Amino acid sequence: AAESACRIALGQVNQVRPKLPLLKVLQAAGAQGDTFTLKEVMHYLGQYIMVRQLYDKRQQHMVYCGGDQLGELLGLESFSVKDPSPVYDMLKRNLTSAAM
Ligand SMILES: C[C@@H](c1ccc(Cl)cc1)n1cnc(-c2ccccc2)c1-c1c(C(=O)NCCN2CCN(C3CCCCC3)CC2)[nH]c2cc(Cl)ccc12
Repeated sequence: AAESACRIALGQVNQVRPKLPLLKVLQAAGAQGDTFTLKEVMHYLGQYIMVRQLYDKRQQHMVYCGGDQLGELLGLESFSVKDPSPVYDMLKRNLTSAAM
């Protein structure tokens, strides 16, 4: 109880630890460290898509990730940002809780 209170006080809860292949993608987008909040993971994945120009310039909700590490992680050639389910499934496979 004391420890979890301490973690909450220190903002340690809701941290996640990406597995190595995902961590490499986040680091390519400028992420530092090895534990993040889910919000930070999403931010860095968005940055990664931007800097790697994986989104379609005309249909900006379409991401073409075939041939990129992101596509390997997702197991997809492309997806729409309007349907986040493939991304959440990938995160389930590639994130562990950093609580302990
Ligand atoms: C709602 C949110 C979202 C967030 C998560 C999910 Cl699973 C789907 C959707 N979202 C809406 N469009 C995007 C997006 C679209 C194209 C290129 C980059 C990002 C995002 C994504 C963000 C993000 O952090 N988004 C901040 C605001 N974005 C607006 C779009 N902006 C760009 C759109 C293309 C043209 C340049 C601006 C960048 C900032 N993180 C993501 C990570 C992934 Cl794996 C996929 C998509 C996104």
